Amino acid sequence: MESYSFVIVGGGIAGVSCAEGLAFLRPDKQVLLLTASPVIKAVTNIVHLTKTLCEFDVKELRAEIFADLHQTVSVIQDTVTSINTEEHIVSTSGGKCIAYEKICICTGGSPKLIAEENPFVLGIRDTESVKAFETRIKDARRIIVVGNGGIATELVHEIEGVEIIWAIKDKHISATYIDPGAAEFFQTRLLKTKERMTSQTSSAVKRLKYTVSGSSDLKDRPRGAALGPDWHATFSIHGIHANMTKVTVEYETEVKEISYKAELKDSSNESWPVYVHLTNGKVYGCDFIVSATGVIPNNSVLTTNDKLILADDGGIKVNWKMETSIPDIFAAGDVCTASWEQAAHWFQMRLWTQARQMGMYAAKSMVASLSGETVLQDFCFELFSHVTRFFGYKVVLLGLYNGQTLDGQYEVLLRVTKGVEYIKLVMKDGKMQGAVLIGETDLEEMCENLILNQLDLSAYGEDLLNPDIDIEDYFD
Ligand SMILES: Cc1cc2nc3c(=O)[nH]c(=O)nc-3n(C[C@H](O)[C@H](O)[C@H](O)COP(=O)(O)OP(=O)(O)OC[C@H]3O[C@@H](n4cnc5c(N)ncnc54)[C@H](O)[C@@H]3O)c2cc1C
Ligand SMILES: NC(=O)C1=CN([C@@H]2O[C@H](COP(=O)(O)OP(=O)(O)OC[C@H]3O[C@@H](n4cnc5c(N)ncnc54)[C@H](OP(=O)(O)O)[C@@H]3O)[C@@H](O)[C@H]2O)C=CC1
Repeated sequence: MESYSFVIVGGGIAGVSCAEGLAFLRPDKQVLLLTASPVIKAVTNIVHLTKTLCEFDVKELRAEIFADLHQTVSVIQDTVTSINTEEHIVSTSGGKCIAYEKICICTGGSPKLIAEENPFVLGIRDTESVKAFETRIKDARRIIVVGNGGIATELVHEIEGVEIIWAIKDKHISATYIDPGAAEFFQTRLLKTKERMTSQTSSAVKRLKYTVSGSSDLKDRPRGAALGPDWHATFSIHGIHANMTKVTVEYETEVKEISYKAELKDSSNESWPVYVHLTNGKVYGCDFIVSATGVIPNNSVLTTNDKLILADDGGIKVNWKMETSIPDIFAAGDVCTASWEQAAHWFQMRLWTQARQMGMYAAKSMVASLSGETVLQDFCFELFSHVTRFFGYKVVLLGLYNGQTLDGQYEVLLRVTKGVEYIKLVMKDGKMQGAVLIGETDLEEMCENLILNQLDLSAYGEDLLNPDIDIEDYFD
Protein backbone atom coordinates (compact mmCIF):
# COMPACT_ATOMS: atom_id res chain seq x y z
CA MET A 1 0.00 0.00 0.00
CA GLU A 2 1.24 3.49 -0.83
CA SER A 3 2.09 5.48 2.25
CA TYR A 4 2.69 9.19 2.84
CA SER A 5 3.60 11.32 5.85
CA PHE A 6 1.04 13.91 4.77
CA VAL A 7 -2.10 13.52 2.67
CA ILE A 8 -4.31 16.43 1.63
CA VAL A 9 -7.78 15.98 0.18
CA GLY A 10 -8.85 18.76 -2.19
CA GLY A 11 -7.04 20.86 -4.79
CA GLY A 12 -8.64 24.24 -4.09
CA ILE A 13 -6.80 27.14 -2.50
CA ALA A 14 -6.84 25.62 0.99
CA GLY A 15 -5.47 22.23 -0.13
CA VAL A 16 -2.85 23.68 -2.46
CA SER A 17 -1.66 26.21 0.14
CA CYS A 18 -1.40 23.36 2.64
CA ALA A 19 0.61 21.22 0.18
CA GLU A 20 2.96 24.12 -0.58
CA GLY A 21 3.41 24.79 3.13
CA LEU A 22 4.22 21.14 3.86
CA ALA A 23 6.67 20.92 0.95
CA PHE A 24 8.44 24.01 2.26
CA LEU A 25 8.48 23.10 5.95
CA ARG A 26 9.36 19.40 5.61
CA PRO A 27 11.21 18.85 2.33
CA ASP A 28 12.28 15.45 3.71
CA LYS A 29 8.69 14.12 3.82
CA GLN A 30 6.43 12.91 1.02
CA VAL A 31 3.15 14.77 0.49
CA LEU A 32 0.16 13.50 -1.48
CA LEU A 33 -2.54 15.81 -2.81
CA LEU A 34 -5.68 13.87 -3.68
CA THR A 35 -8.17 15.87 -5.66
CA ALA A 36 -11.35 15.14 -7.52
CA SER A 37 -10.71 17.61 -10.34
CA PRO A 38 -7.83 17.49 -12.84
CA VAL A 39 -6.93 21.14 -12.27
CA ILE A 40 -5.78 22.61 -9.00
CA LYS A 41 -5.89 26.23 -7.83
CA ALA A 42 -2.66 27.95 -6.88
CA VAL A 43 -2.24 31.46 -5.52
CA THR A 44 0.14 33.72 -7.49
CA ASN A 45 1.14 37.39 -7.73
CA ILE A 46 0.56 38.16 -4.07
CA VAL A 47 0.46 41.87 -3.33
CA HIS A 48 0.51 42.78 0.35
CA LEU A 49 -1.59 45.89 0.96
CA THR A 50 -1.08 45.74 4.73
CA LYS A 51 0.14 43.19 7.27
CA THR A 52 -3.03 41.12 7.02
CA LEU A 53 -4.56 42.28 3.76
CA CYS A 54 -3.39 40.99 0.43
CA GLU A 55 -4.59 40.69 -3.11
CA PHE A 56 -3.62 37.78 -5.31
CA ASP A 57 -4.52 35.96 -8.44
CA VAL A 58 -5.71 32.42 -8.57
CA LYS A 59 -4.09 30.29 -11.25
CA GLU A 60 -5.51 27.03 -12.52
CA LEU A 61 -2.82 24.44 -13.09
CA ARG A 62 -3.06 20.91 -14.33
CA ALA A 63 -2.29 18.52 -11.48
CA GLU A 64 0.86 17.09 -13.10
CA ILE A 65 2.31 20.57 -13.62
CA PHE A 66 1.79 21.40 -9.96
CA ALA A 67 3.52 18.13 -8.95
CA ASP A 68 6.46 18.94 -11.25
CA LEU A 69 6.94 22.23 -9.41
CA HIS A 70 7.30 20.52 -6.03
CA GLN A 71 9.71 17.60 -5.79
CA THR A 72 8.13 16.02 -2.72
CA VAL A 73 4.50 16.51 -3.73
CA SER A 74 2.58 13.87 -5.70
CA VAL A 75 -0.87 14.59 -7.05
CA ILE A 76 -3.50 11.95 -7.74
CA GLN A 77 -6.77 12.84 -9.40
CA ASP A 78 -9.34 10.73 -7.60
CA THR A 79 -12.31 11.21 -5.31
CA VAL A 80 -11.91 10.26 -1.67
CA THR A 81 -14.86 8.16 -0.56
CA SER A 82 -13.95 7.34 3.04
CA ILE A 83 -11.24 7.53 5.67
CA ASN A 84 -10.50 4.71 8.10
CA THR A 85 -9.43 6.89 10.97
CA GLU A 86 -8.27 4.00 13.20
CA GLU A 87 -6.04 2.46 10.54
CA HIS A 88 -5.08 5.83 9.01
CA ILE A 89 -6.10 4.74 5.52
CA VAL A 90 -7.90 6.79 2.92
CA SER A 91 -9.96 5.09 0.18
CA THR A 92 -10.85 6.52 -3.20
CA SER A 93 -13.53 5.86 -5.80
CA GLY A 94 -10.75 4.71 -8.13
CA GLY A 95 -10.09 1.79 -5.76
CA LYS A 96 -6.93 3.15 -4.13
CA CYS A 97 -6.10 2.68 -0.45
CA ILE A 98 -3.41 5.02 0.82
CA ALA A 99 -1.88 5.18 4.28
CA TYR A 100 -1.21 8.53 5.98
CA GLU A 101 0.29 9.83 9.19
CA LYS A 102 -1.47 13.21 9.12
CA ILE A 103 -4.29 14.17 6.77
CA CYS A 104 -5.91 17.51 5.99
CA ILE A 105 -9.45 17.71 4.61
CA CYS A 106 -9.81 20.65 2.20
CA THR A 107 -12.87 19.56 0.22
CA GLY A 108 -14.45 23.03 0.06
CA GLY A 109 -18.17 23.58 -0.28
CA SER A 110 -21.04 23.27 -2.74
CA PRO A 111 -23.72 25.83 -3.53
CA LYS A 112 -26.62 25.71 -1.08
CA LEU A 113 -29.53 25.93 -3.52
CA ILE A 114 -33.06 27.10 -2.76
CA ALA A 115 -34.36 24.10 -4.72
CA GLU A 116 -32.17 21.06 -5.30
CA GLU A 117 -32.69 19.11 -8.51
CA ASN A 118 -34.83 21.82 -10.10
CA PRO A 119 -33.48 22.20 -13.67
CA PHE A 120 -34.32 25.91 -13.65
CA VAL A 121 -32.30 26.65 -10.51
CA LEU A 122 -28.57 27.17 -11.05
CA GLY A 123 -25.76 27.55 -8.54
CA ILE A 124 -22.35 28.99 -9.28
CA ARG A 125 -19.19 27.47 -7.86
CA ASP A 126 -16.70 26.10 -10.35
CA THR A 127 -15.84 26.42 -14.02
CA GLU A 128 -18.43 23.85 -15.03
CA SER A 129 -21.26 25.62 -13.26
CA VAL A 130 -20.36 28.95 -14.88
CA LYS A 131 -20.24 27.27 -18.28
CA ALA A 132 -23.77 25.98 -17.67
CA PHE A 133 -24.80 29.50 -16.66
CA GLU A 134 -23.12 30.97 -19.77
CA THR A 135 -25.02 28.58 -22.04
CA ARG A 136 -28.36 29.38 -20.41
CA ILE A 137 -28.00 33.15 -20.26
CA LYS A 138 -27.23 33.73 -23.91
CA ASP A 139 -30.89 33.09 -24.83
CA ALA A 140 -32.37 34.54 -21.66
CA ARG A 141 -34.70 37.54 -21.56
CA ARG A 142 -35.18 37.63 -17.82
CA ILE A 143 -33.50 35.90 -14.89
CA ILE A 144 -34.12 35.95 -11.15
CA VAL A 145 -31.16 36.20 -8.81
CA VAL A 146 -31.86 35.05 -5.26
CA GLY A 147 -29.44 35.86 -2.40
CA ASN A 148 -27.72 38.99 -1.19
CA GLY A 149 -24.08 38.00 -0.73
CA GLY A 150 -20.91 37.93 -2.80
CA ILE A 151 -22.08 36.05 -5.89
CA ALA A 152 -25.38 37.92 -6.27
CA THR A 153 -23.63 41.29 -5.87
CA GLU A 154 -21.02 40.43 -8.50
CA LEU A 155 -23.51 38.90 -10.91
CA VAL A 156 -26.02 41.72 -10.85
CA HIS A 157 -23.22 44.13 -11.67
CA GLU A 158 -21.58 42.06 -14.37
CA ILE A 159 -24.50 40.62 -16.33
CA GLU A 160 -25.59 42.57 -19.39
CA GLY A 161 -28.36 42.25 -21.96
CA VAL A 162 -31.02 40.71 -19.78
CA GLU A 163 -33.67 41.80 -17.32
CA ILE A 164 -32.65 40.92 -13.76
CA ILE A 165 -35.02 40.57 -10.83
CA TRP A 166 -32.91 40.53 -7.68
CA ALA A 167 -34.86 39.04 -4.77
CA ILE A 168 -33.30 39.72 -1.37
CA LYS A 169 -34.33 39.06 2.23
CA ASP A 170 -32.91 42.35 3.46
CA LYS A 171 -33.82 46.02 3.34
CA HIS A 172 -30.70 46.85 1.35
CA ILE A 173 -28.49 45.25 -1.28
CA SER A 174 -25.28 43.28 -0.58
CA ALA A 175 -26.13 42.98 3.12
CA THR A 176 -23.52 40.27 3.75
CA TYR A 177 -20.82 42.87 3.17
CA ILE A 178 -22.17 46.37 3.53
CA ASP A 179 -24.57 48.56 5.48
CA PRO A 180 -27.52 50.54 4.08
CA GLY A 181 -25.34 53.65 3.63
CA ALA A 182 -22.85 51.85 1.41
CA ALA A 183 -25.74 50.22 -0.45
CA GLU A 184 -27.04 53.71 -1.20
CA PHE A 185 -23.54 54.67 -2.39
CA PHE A 186 -23.66 51.78 -4.90
CA GLN A 187 -27.18 52.62 -6.06
CA THR A 188 -26.21 54.50 -9.23
CA ARG A 189 -24.02 51.61 -10.34
CA LEU A 190 -26.86 49.21 -9.69
CA LEU A 191 -29.23 50.93 -12.08
CA LYS A 192 -28.06 49.74 -15.41
CA THR A 193 -28.52 52.93 -17.33
CA LYS A 194 -26.82 53.57 -20.62
CA GLU A 195 -24.65 56.13 -18.86
CA ARG A 196 -23.57 53.60 -16.28
CA MET A 197 -22.67 51.05 -18.89
CA THR A 198 -20.50 53.53 -20.75
CA SER A 199 -18.70 54.66 -17.61
CA GLN A 200 -18.24 51.09 -16.51
CA THR A 201 -16.48 50.19 -19.73
CA SER A 202 -14.01 52.98 -19.32
CA SER A 203 -13.44 52.70 -15.58
CA ALA A 204 -13.36 48.97 -15.09
CA VAL A 205 -10.24 48.01 -13.19
CA LYS A 206 -9.45 44.35 -13.37
CA ARG A 207 -6.81 42.31 -11.76
CA LEU A 208 -5.08 39.75 -13.95
CA LYS A 209 -7.49 37.22 -15.28
CA TYR A 210 -6.74 33.57 -14.84
CA THR A 211 -6.99 31.22 -17.74
CA VAL A 212 -8.48 27.79 -17.80
CA SER A 213 -5.84 25.66 -19.42
CA GLY A 214 -6.84 22.60 -21.42
CA SER A 215 -10.49 23.13 -20.69
CA SER A 216 -11.73 21.18 -23.72
CA ASP A 217 -11.06 17.79 -22.17
CA LEU A 218 -12.46 18.72 -18.78
CA LYS A 219 -16.11 18.22 -19.71
CA ASP A 220 -16.79 15.27 -17.51
CA ARG A 221 -14.79 16.35 -14.56
CA PRO A 222 -16.28 16.00 -11.11
CA ARG A 223 -16.96 19.04 -8.96
CA GLY A 224 -14.06 21.44 -9.13
CA ALA A 225 -12.60 24.07 -6.88
CA ALA A 226 -14.30 27.42 -6.37
CA LEU A 227 -13.61 30.10 -8.95
CA GLY A 228 -10.92 32.76 -8.69
CA PRO A 229 -10.87 36.57 -8.87
CA ASP A 230 -12.58 38.13 -11.87
CA TRP A 231 -14.08 34.75 -12.75
CA HIS A 232 -16.87 36.53 -14.65
CA ALA A 233 -14.39 38.22 -16.98
CA THR A 234 -13.43 34.86 -18.50
CA PHE A 235 -16.98 34.02 -19.52
CA SER A 236 -19.60 35.69 -21.66
CA ILE A 237 -22.49 36.52 -19.37
CA HIS A 238 -24.72 38.40 -21.77
CA GLY A 239 -28.42 37.83 -22.30
CA ILE A 240 -30.44 37.96 -25.49
CA HIS A 241 -30.99 41.73 -25.60
CA ALA A 242 -28.35 43.74 -27.43
CA ASN A 243 -28.55 46.82 -25.24
CA MET A 244 -31.21 46.42 -22.61
CA THR A 245 -30.06 45.62 -19.06
CA LYS A 246 -32.61 46.32 -16.39
CA VAL A 247 -32.36 45.56 -12.68
CA THR A 248 -35.36 45.45 -10.36
CA VAL A 249 -34.66 44.79 -6.69
CA GLU A 250 -37.38 43.06 -4.69
CA TYR A 251 -36.53 43.86 -1.08
CA GLU A 252 -37.45 41.90 2.05
CA THR A 253 -38.75 38.90 0.23
CA GLU A 254 -38.02 35.23 -0.32
CA VAL A 255 -38.99 32.59 -2.83
CA LYS A 256 -42.21 30.89 -1.76
CA GLU A 257 -42.71 28.62 -4.71
CA ILE A 258 -41.30 27.82 -8.12
CA SER A 259 -43.88 26.61 -10.62
CA TYR A 260 -44.35 26.05 -14.30
CA LYS A 261 -47.50 28.14 -14.44
CA ALA A 262 -48.59 31.30 -12.72
CA GLU A 263 -51.87 31.47 -10.86
CA LEU A 264 -51.40 35.20 -10.52
CA LYS A 265 -50.55 37.17 -13.60
CA ASP A 266 -46.90 37.90 -14.13
CA SER A 267 -46.33 41.64 -14.69
CA SER A 268 -45.21 41.09 -18.30
CA ASN A 269 -47.69 39.58 -20.69
CA GLU A 270 -45.13 37.15 -21.99
CA SER A 271 -45.04 33.46 -21.35
CA TRP A 272 -42.09 31.98 -19.48
CA PRO A 273 -40.64 28.54 -18.87
CA VAL A 274 -40.80 28.99 -15.10
CA TYR A 275 -42.50 31.28 -12.57
CA VAL A 276 -41.25 32.41 -9.17
CA HIS A 277 -43.78 33.24 -6.47
CA LEU A 278 -42.30 35.59 -3.88
CA THR A 279 -43.43 35.91 -0.27
CA ASN A 280 -44.38 39.56 -0.99
CA GLY A 281 -47.12 38.25 -3.29
CA LYS A 282 -45.45 39.08 -6.59
CA VAL A 283 -44.97 36.56 -9.35
CA TYR A 284 -42.21 36.78 -11.91
CA GLY A 285 -41.82 34.60 -14.97
CA CYS A 286 -38.22 34.04 -16.00
CA ASP A 287 -35.90 31.86 -18.05
CA PHE A 288 -34.06 30.54 -15.01
CA ILE A 289 -33.15 31.31 -11.41
CA VAL A 290 -29.67 31.79 -9.96
CA SER A 291 -29.56 30.63 -6.36
CA ALA A 292 -26.66 32.58 -4.86
CA THR A 293 -27.60 31.55 -1.38
CA GLY A 294 -24.38 30.46 0.28
CA VAL A 295 -22.40 27.24 0.52
CA ILE A 296 -22.66 23.88 2.25
CA PRO A 297 -19.36 22.37 3.38
CA ASN A 298 -18.41 19.13 1.56
CA ASN A 299 -18.02 17.04 4.71
CA SER A 300 -19.04 13.64 3.33
CA VAL A 301 -15.59 12.02 3.43
CA LEU A 302 -15.85 11.89 7.21
CA THR A 303 -19.53 11.90 8.10
CA THR A 304 -19.70 8.14 8.69
CA ASN A 305 -17.28 8.52 11.58
CA ASP A 306 -19.12 8.92 14.86
CA LYS A 307 -16.20 10.79 16.45
CA LEU A 308 -16.56 13.62 13.95
CA ILE A 309 -17.99 16.82 15.37
CA LEU A 310 -19.76 19.08 12.91
CA ALA A 311 -20.85 22.68 13.47
CA ASP A 312 -24.43 23.81 12.93
CA ASP A 313 -23.55 25.06 9.44
CA GLY A 314 -22.31 21.58 8.43
CA GLY A 315 -18.64 22.56 8.62
CA ILE A 316 -16.11 20.24 10.24
CA LYS A 317 -15.29 21.81 13.60
CA VAL A 318 -11.61 22.67 14.00
CA ASN A 319 -9.70 24.04 16.97
CA TRP A 320 -7.07 26.80 16.72
CA LYS A 321 -4.54 24.27 15.43
CA MET A 322 -6.94 23.35 12.61
CA GLU A 323 -7.38 19.92 14.23
CA THR A 324 -10.73 18.16 13.89
CA SER A 325 -12.23 16.06 16.66
CA ILE A 326 -10.46 12.98 15.22
CA PRO A 327 -6.74 12.46 15.93
CA ASP A 328 -4.32 13.23 13.07
CA ILE A 329 -7.10 14.72 10.93
CA PHE A 330 -6.95 18.43 10.17
CA ALA A 331 -9.31 20.55 8.05
CA ALA A 332 -8.97 23.93 6.33
CA GLY A 333 -10.89 26.27 4.03
CA ASP A 334 -14.61 26.28 3.23
CA VAL A 335 -15.14 22.76 4.60
CA CYS A 336 -14.23 23.68 8.17
CA THR A 337 -15.85 25.82 10.84
CA ALA A 338 -13.49 27.76 13.10
CA SER A 339 -14.52 26.62 16.58
CA TRP A 340 -11.88 28.15 18.78
CA GLU A 341 -12.28 31.19 21.01
CA GLN A 342 -11.71 33.85 18.44
CA ALA A 343 -9.74 37.08 18.71
CA ALA A 344 -11.91 40.16 19.26
CA HIS A 345 -11.62 41.39 15.66
CA TRP A 346 -11.57 38.14 13.69
CA PHE A 347 -14.39 35.89 12.51
CA GLN A 348 -14.73 33.29 9.82
CA MET A 349 -16.12 33.98 6.38
CA ARG A 350 -15.78 31.48 3.59
CA LEU A 351 -13.36 33.45 1.44
CA TRP A 352 -10.22 32.56 -0.47
CA THR A 353 -8.04 34.72 1.79
CA GLN A 354 -9.09 32.59 4.73
CA ALA A 355 -8.84 29.37 2.70
CA ARG A 356 -5.21 30.26 1.98
CA GLN A 357 -4.41 31.32 5.53
CA MET A 358 -6.01 28.21 7.00
CA GLY A 359 -4.30 25.91 4.49
CA MET A 360 -0.88 27.38 5.22
CA TYR A 361 -1.45 27.33 8.94
CA ALA A 362 -2.74 23.73 8.87
CA ALA A 363 0.56 22.77 7.21
CA LYS A 364 2.49 24.34 10.11
CA SER A 365 0.30 22.61 12.61
CA MET A 366 0.59 19.18 10.90
CA VAL A 367 4.36 19.49 10.83
CA ALA A 368 4.47 20.45 14.51
CA SER A 369 2.15 17.60 15.38
CA LEU A 370 4.33 15.06 13.53
CA SER A 371 7.47 16.16 15.31
CA GLY A 372 5.83 16.79 18.68
CA GLU A 373 6.64 20.51 18.63
CA THR A 374 4.39 23.31 19.83
CA VAL A 375 2.88 25.78 17.43
CA LEU A 376 1.68 29.34 18.02
CA GLN A 377 -1.43 30.68 16.39
CA ASP A 378 -0.78 32.71 13.28
CA PHE A 379 -1.11 36.48 13.38
CA CYS A 380 -3.59 36.43 10.48
CA PHE A 381 -6.31 35.19 12.86
CA GLU A 382 -6.07 38.43 14.87
CA LEU A 383 -7.94 40.60 12.39
CA PHE A 384 -10.62 39.93 9.82
CA SER A 385 -9.52 41.50 6.56
CA HIS A 386 -10.93 41.21 3.07
CA VAL A 387 -10.35 43.11 -0.13
CA THR A 388 -12.65 42.72 -3.08
CA ARG A 389 -14.37 44.70 -5.79
CA PHE A 390 -18.08 45.45 -5.89
CA PHE A 391 -19.84 47.56 -8.54
CA GLY A 392 -16.44 48.52 -9.93
CA TYR A 393 -15.12 49.91 -6.62
CA LYS A 394 -12.32 48.55 -4.47
CA VAL A 395 -13.86 47.41 -1.18
CA VAL A 396 -11.75 46.83 1.94
CA LEU A 397 -13.37 45.31 5.02
CA LEU A 398 -11.48 45.26 8.30
CA GLY A 399 -12.29 43.93 11.75
CA LEU A 400 -15.90 44.22 12.94
CA TYR A 401 -16.78 46.19 9.81
CA ASN A 402 -20.52 45.76 10.28
CA GLY A 403 -20.43 46.02 14.07
CA GLN A 404 -20.47 42.21 14.32
CA THR A 405 -20.52 41.01 17.98
CA LEU A 406 -20.88 44.59 19.30
CA ASP A 407 -24.63 44.21 19.97
CA GLY A 408 -25.38 47.59 18.47
CA GLN A 409 -23.16 49.30 21.09
CA TYR A 410 -20.95 51.32 18.75
CA GLU A 411 -20.67 54.61 16.93
CA VAL A 412 -20.01 55.16 13.28
CA LEU A 413 -17.81 57.81 11.70
CA LEU A 414 -18.68 58.33 8.08
CA ARG A 415 -17.16 60.18 5.16
CA VAL A 416 -18.84 59.92 1.79
CA THR A 417 -17.91 61.54 -1.49
CA LYS A 418 -20.55 60.50 -3.96
CA GLY A 419 -19.19 58.36 -6.75
CA VAL A 420 -15.68 58.47 -5.27
CA GLU A 421 -15.38 57.01 -1.79
CA TYR A 422 -17.35 55.69 1.17
CA ILE A 423 -15.50 55.41 4.47
CA LYS A 424 -17.10 54.00 7.57
CA LEU A 425 -15.26 53.57 10.84
CA VAL A 426 -16.85 51.51 13.60
CA MET A 427 -15.85 52.98 16.98
CA LYS A 428 -16.47 51.79 20.52
CA ASP A 429 -15.29 53.69 23.63
CA GLY A 430 -13.11 55.84 21.39
CA LYS A 431 -11.32 52.82 19.89
CA MET A 432 -11.60 51.60 16.34
CA GLN A 433 -13.28 48.20 15.95
CA GLY A 434 -13.77 47.94 12.23
CA ALA A 435 -13.77 49.77 8.91
CA VAL A 436 -15.41 49.72 5.49
CA LEU A 437 -13.27 51.48 2.89
CA ILE A 438 -14.81 51.82 -0.55
CA GLY A 439 -12.87 53.49 -3.34
CA GLU A 440 -9.16 54.33 -3.41
CA THR A 441 -9.06 55.63 0.17
CA ASP A 442 -5.49 54.62 1.01
CA LEU A 443 -6.57 54.26 4.63
CA GLU A 444 -6.28 50.50 5.03
CA GLU A 445 -2.91 50.48 6.74
CA MET A 446 -3.85 53.16 9.22
CA CYS A 447 -7.15 51.46 10.06
CA GLU A 448 -5.52 48.06 10.42
CA ASN A 449 -2.98 49.51 12.89
CA LEU A 450 -5.63 51.32 14.88
CA ILE A 451 -7.85 48.26 15.18
CA LEU A 452 -4.94 46.06 16.19
CA ASN A 453 -3.37 48.43 18.71
CA GLN A 454 -6.70 49.68 20.16
CA LEU A 455 -5.32 53.19 20.65
CA ASP A 456 -7.75 55.55 22.38
CA LEU A 457 -8.77 57.98 19.65
CA SER A 458 -11.34 59.95 21.67
CA ALA A 459 -9.20 63.10 21.48
CA TYR A 460 -9.46 63.18 17.69
CA GLY A 461 -13.25 62.88 17.57
CA GLU A 462 -14.60 63.37 14.08
CA ASP A 463 -11.26 64.75 12.91
CA LEU A 464 -10.27 61.18 12.32
CA LEU A 465 -12.00 61.53 8.99
CA ASN A 466 -11.39 65.20 8.34
CA PRO A 467 -10.05 65.33 4.79
CA ASP A 468 -8.09 68.51 5.61
CA ILE A 469 -6.05 66.73 8.26
CA ASP A 470 -3.58 64.15 7.09
CA ILE A 471 -4.42 61.80 9.87
CA GLU A 472 -2.32 58.99 8.43
CA ASP A 473 0.86 60.79 9.48
CA TYR A 474 -0.13 60.30 13.10
CA PHE A 475 -0.83 56.63 12.98
CA ASP A 476 1.06 54.80 10.23
C1 LIG B 1 -18.27 32.55 -7.91
C2 LIG B 1 -17.42 32.71 -6.69
C3 LIG B 1 -16.75 33.89 -6.48
C4 LIG B 1 -15.97 34.06 -5.34
N1 LIG B 1 -15.35 35.25 -5.16
C5 LIG B 1 -14.59 35.42 -4.08
C6 LIG B 1 -13.91 36.65 -3.88
O1 LIG B 1 -14.04 37.59 -4.68
N2 LIG B 1 -13.12 36.77 -2.80
C7 LIG B 1 -12.95 35.75 -1.92
O2 LIG B 1 -12.19 35.92 -0.96
N3 LIG B 1 -13.59 34.57 -2.07
C8 LIG B 1 -14.40 34.39 -3.12
N4 LIG B 1 -15.06 33.22 -3.28
C9 LIG B 1 -14.92 32.18 -2.24
C10 LIG B 1 -13.62 31.37 -2.44
O3 LIG B 1 -13.52 31.01 -3.79
C11 LIG B 1 -13.64 30.14 -1.54
O4 LIG B 1 -13.83 30.53 -0.20
C12 LIG B 1 -12.33 29.38 -1.62
O5 LIG B 1 -11.92 29.19 -2.94
C13 LIG B 1 -12.47 28.03 -0.92
O6 LIG B 1 -11.33 27.25 -1.15
P1 LIG B 1 -11.27 25.75 -0.66
O7 LIG B 1 -9.92 25.25 -1.08
O8 LIG B 1 -11.64 25.64 0.76
O9 LIG B 1 -12.41 24.97 -1.45
P2 LIG B 1 -12.69 24.68 -3.06
O10 LIG B 1 -12.09 25.76 -3.84
O11 LIG B 1 -14.12 24.42 -3.13
O12 LIG B 1 -11.84 23.38 -3.32
C14 LIG B 1 -12.28 22.11 -2.90
C15 LIG B 1 -11.46 21.05 -3.64
O13 LIG B 1 -11.77 19.78 -3.09
C16 LIG B 1 -11.98 18.85 -4.14
N5 LIG B 1 -12.84 17.79 -3.57
C17 LIG B 1 -14.09 17.92 -3.06
N6 LIG B 1 -14.52 16.73 -2.59
C18 LIG B 1 -13.51 15.85 -2.80
C19 LIG B 1 -13.33 14.46 -2.53
N7 LIG B 1 -14.27 13.74 -1.93
N8 LIG B 1 -12.17 13.87 -2.90
C20 LIG B 1 -11.18 14.58 -3.50
N9 LIG B 1 -11.30 15.91 -3.77
C21 LIG B 1 -12.44 16.52 -3.42
C22 LIG B 1 -12.61 19.67 -5.25
O14 LIG B 1 -12.46 19.05 -6.50
C23 LIG B 1 -11.77 20.94 -5.13
O15 LIG B 1 -10.55 20.76 -5.81
C24 LIG B 1 -15.85 33.01 -4.41
C25 LIG B 1 -16.53 31.81 -4.62
C26 LIG B 1 -17.30 31.65 -5.75
C27 LIG B 1 -18.01 30.36 -5.96
N1 LIG C 1 -16.17 39.26 -3.68
C1 LIG C 1 -16.32 38.36 -2.72
O1 LIG C 1 -15.81 38.49 -1.64
C2 LIG C 1 -17.12 37.17 -3.03
C3 LIG C 1 -17.20 36.12 -2.13
N2 LIG C 1 -17.89 35.00 -2.44
C4 LIG C 1 -17.91 33.86 -1.49
O2 LIG C 1 -18.38 32.73 -2.19
C5 LIG C 1 -19.28 31.97 -1.42
C6 LIG C 1 -20.61 31.81 -2.12
O3 LIG C 1 -21.21 33.10 -2.34
P1 LIG C 1 -22.76 33.38 -2.08
O4 LIG C 1 -23.57 32.22 -2.56
O5 LIG C 1 -23.05 34.72 -2.57
O6 LIG C 1 -22.86 33.28 -0.48
P2 LIG C 1 -22.90 34.39 0.67
O7 LIG C 1 -22.75 33.64 1.93
O8 LIG C 1 -21.99 35.51 0.37
O9 LIG C 1 -24.38 34.99 0.58
C7 LIG C 1 -25.52 34.18 0.66
C8 LIG C 1 -26.73 35.10 0.64
O10 LIG C 1 -27.91 34.34 0.41
C9 LIG C 1 -28.87 34.64 1.45
N3 LIG C 1 -29.69 33.46 1.63
C10 LIG C 1 -29.37 32.29 2.22
N4 LIG C 1 -30.40 31.42 2.13
C11 LIG C 1 -31.39 32.07 1.45
C12 LIG C 1 -32.69 31.71 1.02
N5 LIG C 1 -33.19 30.49 1.25
N6 LIG C 1 -33.42 32.63 0.36
C13 LIG C 1 -32.94 33.86 0.11
N7 LIG C 1 -31.71 34.26 0.47
C14 LIG C 1 -30.93 33.37 1.13
C15 LIG C 1 -28.01 34.99 2.65
O11 LIG C 1 -28.76 35.72 3.58
P3 LIG C 1 -28.49 35.48 5.16
O12 LIG C 1 -27.05 35.78 5.36
O13 LIG C 1 -29.41 36.44 5.80
O14 LIG C 1 -28.82 34.04 5.38
C16 LIG C 1 -26.95 35.83 1.96
O15 LIG C 1 -27.45 37.11 1.66
C17 LIG C 1 -19.38 32.66 -0.09
O16 LIG C 1 -18.51 32.00 0.79
C18 LIG C 1 -18.90 34.07 -0.37
O17 LIG C 1 -18.24 34.61 0.77
C19 LIG C 1 -18.57 34.91 -3.61
C20 LIG C 1 -18.52 35.90 -4.53
C21 LIG C 1 -17.79 37.11 -4.32
